[in-house]
Amino acid sequence: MSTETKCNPDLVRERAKCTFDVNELINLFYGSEKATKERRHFEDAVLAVKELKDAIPEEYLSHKERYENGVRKATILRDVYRDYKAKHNRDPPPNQITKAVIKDISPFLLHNGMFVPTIAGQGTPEQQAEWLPKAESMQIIGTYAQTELGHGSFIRGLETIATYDPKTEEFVLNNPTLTSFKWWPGGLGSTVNHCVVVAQLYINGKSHGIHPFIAQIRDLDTHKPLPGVKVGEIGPKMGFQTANNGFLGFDNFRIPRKNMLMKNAQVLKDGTFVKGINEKLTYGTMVMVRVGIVGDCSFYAALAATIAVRYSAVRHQSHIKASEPEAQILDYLTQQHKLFIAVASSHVYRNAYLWMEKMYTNVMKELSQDKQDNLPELHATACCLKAVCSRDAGSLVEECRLACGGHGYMASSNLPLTYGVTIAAVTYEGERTVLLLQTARYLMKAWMAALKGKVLSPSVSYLLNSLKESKKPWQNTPEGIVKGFQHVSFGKVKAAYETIQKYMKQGKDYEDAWNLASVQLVKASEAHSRAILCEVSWEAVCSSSASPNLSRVLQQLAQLYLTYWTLETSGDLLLYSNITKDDLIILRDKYEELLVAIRPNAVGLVDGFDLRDEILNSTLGSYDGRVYERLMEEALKSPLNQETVNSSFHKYLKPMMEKAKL
Ligand SMILES: CCCCC/C=C\C/C=C\C/C=C\CC/C=C/C(=O)SCCNC(=O)CCNC(=O)[C@H](O)C(C)(C)COP(=O)(O)OP(=O)(O)OC[C@H]1O[C@@H](n2cnc3c(N)ncnc32)[C@H](O)[C@@H]1OP(=O)(O)O
Ligand SMILES: Cc1cc2nc3c(=O)[nH]c(=O)nc-3n(C[C@H](O)[C@H](O)[C@H](O)COP(=O)(O)OP(=O)(O)OC[C@H]3O[C@@H](n4cnc5c(N)ncnc54)[C@H](O)[C@@H]3O)c2cc1C
Repeated sequence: MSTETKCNPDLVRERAKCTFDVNELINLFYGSEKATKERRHFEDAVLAVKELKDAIPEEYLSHKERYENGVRKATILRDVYRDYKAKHNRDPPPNQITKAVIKDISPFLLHNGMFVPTIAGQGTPEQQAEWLPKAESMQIIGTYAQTELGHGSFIRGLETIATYDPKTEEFVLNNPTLTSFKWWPGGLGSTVNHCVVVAQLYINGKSHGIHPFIAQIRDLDTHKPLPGVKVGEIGPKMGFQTANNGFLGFDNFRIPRKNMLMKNAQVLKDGTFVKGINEKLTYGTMVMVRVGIVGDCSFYAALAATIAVRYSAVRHQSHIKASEPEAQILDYLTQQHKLFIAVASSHVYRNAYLWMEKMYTNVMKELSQDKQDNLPELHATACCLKAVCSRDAGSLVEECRLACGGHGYMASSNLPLTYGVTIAAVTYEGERTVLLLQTARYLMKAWMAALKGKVLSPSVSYLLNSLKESKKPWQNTPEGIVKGFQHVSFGKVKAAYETIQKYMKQGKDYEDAWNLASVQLVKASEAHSRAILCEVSWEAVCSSSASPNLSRVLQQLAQLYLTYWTLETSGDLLLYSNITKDDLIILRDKYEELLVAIRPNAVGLVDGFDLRDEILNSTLGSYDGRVYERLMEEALKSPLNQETVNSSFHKYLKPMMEKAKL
């Protein structure tokens, strides 16, 4: 981090006011002092590479140049990772330094994030031995090609076909229709030479559902598409410009039998199909990434909050009192209302991610012992937390952008790009509504089990407690609020279930009744997610090892999250819990007191995310607060400012003006 010598005086004052040790917060957030040290050390190593610095902002490059620059930097970055591993004999620590280098999305994201994990998770030991060393060392580059033009959500409806030919012991890949073309996979456009292709398996004319296959699609020397492969890039998007998303179609393209990833289901030489223990294990990579996305949401909320809070400390506009100088905009309670929830939410998502990661690791361990009991709970929880956190994080980033006024609209604030990237997660890896409906299936089953008095999995056991406790009076404490959210979820689950029953009694079949109740089902899943987020984050804060000074502030943040959502969803609480109007008025006052209490620590709290200027990549959010200087410096980099008179003056403006004189 920069020193304080050249710092904006407002930020210096803000930092002097902080009531806790920022380094303690950093170490707590990232796990330990050692983890902080290692992460910073690695970031230093990356930032020391001169070739990774951009000469001009990426926004001035063409689509093609931007991609090429992204690939260039991704390969250099990959060398830094490799060298670190060789020197330290372990992977670099978790970090977000790619954001300082690639800025948008790396063309290797899908290689590292899904191609390699799918081989590791879906391949037999022999398949792992064949492909993992090559993929991990980047001798081959891959992606995860599942979504098609016609189908993304409903993957059983995918149309890419893999037909087994027992004579040659090969699969023949075909994309028989336009809608069957793969569409979206990152890196597919012009980067990768391999992919995991998810296709419908046919043996002797019989369908056996979707399975993952490894296909080499480009020549390793020339990078030309292999015969029978049609591949290209899908064009500009709202964000993800350097992710290199692509399309792909096969025409009688043959791959050997061993290229079907066979950890779960298998196809024997003679064409015998051997079912796996659970066909949904084929969806395993998606579950892993959904868990990771909850962690990403914490990062994006932290990034936007850091930019907007620092900017709001530096920016002065209007007066609170006519007799006093113009106020820092951070002193307006409305500004605090916009920003502090982003700071609090980042902590909530972080704790939820760590909790989910534990659940994921446990279930993977159990699956390795052929125990599947907890897989449905993992799937249901990953679906709803990914859905709710990504949408909330997108809204928080946008609120931070709006809170920066006009300057938040500048690309150089990095908030527009951050919004584009954050909001993409609402759709990718499972569209929000679709995932919430998956959780709703689980909730309906849990509800039926609760009615029968059965023991429920930990994440839904509150349904049983709520059945017993629904008459207890409301308590205006954090624990009471957590219970309140559980009552809301309980009430919505029950109402959705009863709505389905009502339609069925009217003669509808279950599927139609489900569709008619689906708005309620989605809301039940959202309420379930909120209950989990509140419970997990409050428990994490209560059990944290923080010093009293830090603990006080972390509790304020967690309470802010609880009261914010109580007030946002007060209608639900009035419907489904025993909260009263008077309780809500007390909580409204409490919320405002929390904003005021957090205010002196606002800059300290965002410093506690420890995001370097290079990662923030923002004129508004840098550590030293030189906002106006940076805005001007960045504006001067515009190619339009590299010449006094642009040629369009002579070509168009002058002729127009002269014509106007005639
Ligand atoms: C921890 C470290 C993390 C590191 C990673 C971190 C960061 C990310 C890194 C990289 C990635 C970043 C960006 C990625 C870019 C984007 C990539 C993509 O988008 S890839 C494509 C993703 N596509 C989807 O997500 C498709 C969504 N659709 C589905 O998943 C399925 O179609 C759906 C909706 C689940 C339905 O499947 P279907 O087979 O039709 O099932 P049913 O609805 O009939 O349900 C049947 C039962 O199966 C259960 N089920 C479904 N899925 C699972 C699962 N994954 N696991 C376990 N069980 C599952 C379901 O609950 C039903 O059970 P019941 O019958 O109710 O008992
Ligand atoms: C930035 C980005 C990167 C991506 N990267 C990859 C990648 O690397 N590899 C890959 O394979 N894919 C990738 N995808 C594709 C992504 O996984 C799909 O877009 C996503 O799963 C949603 O599917 P869809 O586009 O078919 O949406 P649709 O399912 O068509 O959704 C459209 C609407 O229909 C509704 N809907 C659909 N089904 C139902 C239902 N059963 N009940 C109620 N409503 C429903 C949805 O709620 C939504 O409102 C990427 C997408 C994006 C945006």
